[in-house]
Amino acid sequence: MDTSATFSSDQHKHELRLAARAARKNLTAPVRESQMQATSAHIAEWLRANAEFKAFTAVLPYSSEPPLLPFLQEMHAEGFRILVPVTEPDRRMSFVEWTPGVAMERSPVAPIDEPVGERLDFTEMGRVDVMLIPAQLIDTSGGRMGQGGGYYDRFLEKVRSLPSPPKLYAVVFDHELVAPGMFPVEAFDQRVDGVFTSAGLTRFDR
Ligand SMILES: Nc1nc2c(c(=O)[nH]1)N(C=O)[C@@H](CNc1ccc(C(=O)N[C@@H](CCC(=O)O)C(=O)O)cc1)CN2
Ligand SMILES: Nc1ncnc2c1ncn2[C@@H]1O[C@H](COP(=O)(O)OP(=O)(O)OP(=O)(O)O)[C@@H](O)[C@H]1O
Repeated sequence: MDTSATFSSDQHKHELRLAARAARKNLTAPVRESQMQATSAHIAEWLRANAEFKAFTAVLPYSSEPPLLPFLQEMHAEGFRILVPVTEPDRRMSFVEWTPGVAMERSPVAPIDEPVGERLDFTEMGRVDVMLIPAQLIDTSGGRMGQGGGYYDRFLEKVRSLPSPPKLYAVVFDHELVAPGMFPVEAFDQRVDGVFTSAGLTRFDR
């Protein structure tokens, strides 16, 4: 087996991830806030119009991730059920219901506080309207570059096997929606169905 291609792709992706992280950190606070206020309004509008289960997944932002906590609080107040990931061994994850007051515990593998509660597997995704998926970059064919752990790739593979999977929509800053070819998309990479930015929802043909 020729492993050199794999290595160079890994190396390339590592460098792209560092660059994407640096670009995120360089956004000023007003830009971060105003983009995510606009983005949040689009997601909220989509949920109010389309949610059958009134349930969705999201992430609790850490570091320079999109600041969506006010949005999550607002949706919770409107009666939406919100599930967030909890890291499990072997780069797997399950989901736990998040409420504003829930007890939190630091993940053993990531600098992320996660809610304590019943751990739900991928079958629970049959009862959510949309998974809001974190990403560093999304291309306009739905390719996704995440944090590099493969957590979402593993999970989404199973979610897609459900009889009626939820919508899979990423949430990124505006400059993180890029043309195809800007980062490598591999066989195991799960594409998303669309992406929310401050411009609204962009859906990808599949
Ligand atoms: N908010 C949020 N929660 C999430 C994700 C995410 O992208 N965002 N994940 C999406 O998959 C999963 C966890 N992702 C992880 C992210 C970072 C590391 C980690 O090891 N971080 C170290 C080292 C980073 C590095 O090696 O470059 C660190 O940040 O110090 C582990 C898991 C589930 N929960
Ligand atoms: N379905 C899968 N089963 C087993 N391993 C997988 C699967 N999907 C991805 N991987 C492995 O996970 C590693 C990381 O994948 P990738 O670089 O695409 O992560 P990512 O999507 O950016 O990360 P994340 O989903 O955690 O944000 C890869 O080396 C890949 O081999």
